[in-house]
Amino acid sequence: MDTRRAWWIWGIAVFAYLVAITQRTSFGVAGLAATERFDASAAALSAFTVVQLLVYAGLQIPVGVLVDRFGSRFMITGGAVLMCLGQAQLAFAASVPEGLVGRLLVGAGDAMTFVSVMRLLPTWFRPLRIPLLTQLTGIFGMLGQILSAVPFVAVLHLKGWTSAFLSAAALSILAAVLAGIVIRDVPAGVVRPVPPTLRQTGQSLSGAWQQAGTRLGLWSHFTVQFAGNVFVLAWGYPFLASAQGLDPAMASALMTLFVLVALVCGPFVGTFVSRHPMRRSSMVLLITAATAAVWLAVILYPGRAPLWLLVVLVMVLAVGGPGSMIAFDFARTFNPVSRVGTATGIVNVGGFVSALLVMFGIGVILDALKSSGFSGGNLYDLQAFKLALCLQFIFLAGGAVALLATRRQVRDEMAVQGVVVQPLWRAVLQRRRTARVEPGTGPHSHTNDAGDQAGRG
Ligand SMILES: NCCCC[C@H](N)C(=O)NCC(=O)O
Repeated sequence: MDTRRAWWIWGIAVFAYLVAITQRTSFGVAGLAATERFDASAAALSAFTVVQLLVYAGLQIPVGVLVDRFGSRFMITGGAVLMCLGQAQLAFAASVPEGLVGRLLVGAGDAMTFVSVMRLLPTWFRPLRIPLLTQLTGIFGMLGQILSAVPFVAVLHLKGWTSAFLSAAALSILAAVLAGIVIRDVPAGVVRPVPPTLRQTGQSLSGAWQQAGTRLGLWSHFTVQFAGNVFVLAWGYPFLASAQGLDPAMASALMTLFVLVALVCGPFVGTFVSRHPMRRSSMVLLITAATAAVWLAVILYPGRAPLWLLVVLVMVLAVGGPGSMIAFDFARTFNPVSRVGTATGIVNVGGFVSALLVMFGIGVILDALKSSGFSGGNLYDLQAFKLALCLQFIFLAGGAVALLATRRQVRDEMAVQGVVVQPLWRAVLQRRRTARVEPGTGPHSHTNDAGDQAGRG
């Protein structure tokens, strides 16, 4: 474990994930060119994103099951091949249906990548390292967005549609070749487990689902990931530039700030999870509460919000990205290694389903408010936008309630195993009392660490 080979394998797997994110985000930055090429309406264009995300979310559980059966090498290589075919199809597509087939293939290949990368971690690294590596995987993956925003857009403008999408396809060939050559599912000398039968696969799926820790991961991902996704992938820019009236350069700067904050926060969240594994769900709830509070402040602010408040909004939303990676830590630590892929797939459905529903719901509400006359003919009217964004509170509150209920189940199961979980406030009080009674031994004393450990989940 933690050998030089492990680092190479992780490096190439992360490269394949980065390339997957480049492919995922490449269509979004080619919106104007796509409108011209396909002579498509806004609705037809949004179908490309919806198809891709639906395929991605729908394949998470099958992919989780398949990665436990066939291993990460096969899945990451296969995913890269599918994305290459999808981008090549899009490069030559001349109509919306032809283009949709390309995006469908990209969504399928993308779906195979992240879960398979996560599946490698418990095999190749020591448990204490994994929370930080999970965060770093997310961070390096995000850089794929920069590849589509800068070099891909440059090729698109200089050489045109076909060359740009063929270049993207070529990147996936590179990822497939490297993954095939470098990635190994198990260390040398370790015998690969016999592939499970169909019946055993079914048992593993139901076992992963019945494990309350997996569902705690699912609800954590559902609750904490969508607000950032909705902001970055759909409504953030129009909200800032149109409804809040920011200069387009300032709106773009805030979107860049989002990426920077997510990059900087990842290692802190990873280190927190390594040091306080018993306080992961409290961290998720804290980020959820902060998200709700900052949106409430922006929405209740009379008229347009001041710039400082929008900066705070963007920073809080950005923390949701690293926060959502905590969910995969639940999948890993509450399941045996043989079904970590399946459990990770289940968890990963959460955030993408909530993001899709909220993105779509906000669009429907904005349309309805416009056609009812509420927006005064302006789709991005400030009051209408504020009303539509309130949909997020339903998902934040519903997710938090489900998360608390699942955490209760996890803690009850742990109590049966003799681990009594203390609420956070009681652990903090106990730590303070101990610090007062034994000055100098306080925050670092064993008693306090034990008190902290008593709150797993
Ligand atoms: N540093 C932010 C990364 C967020 C990643 C996100 N939580 C996630 O679920 N990713 C899955 C994927 O396929 O990208």
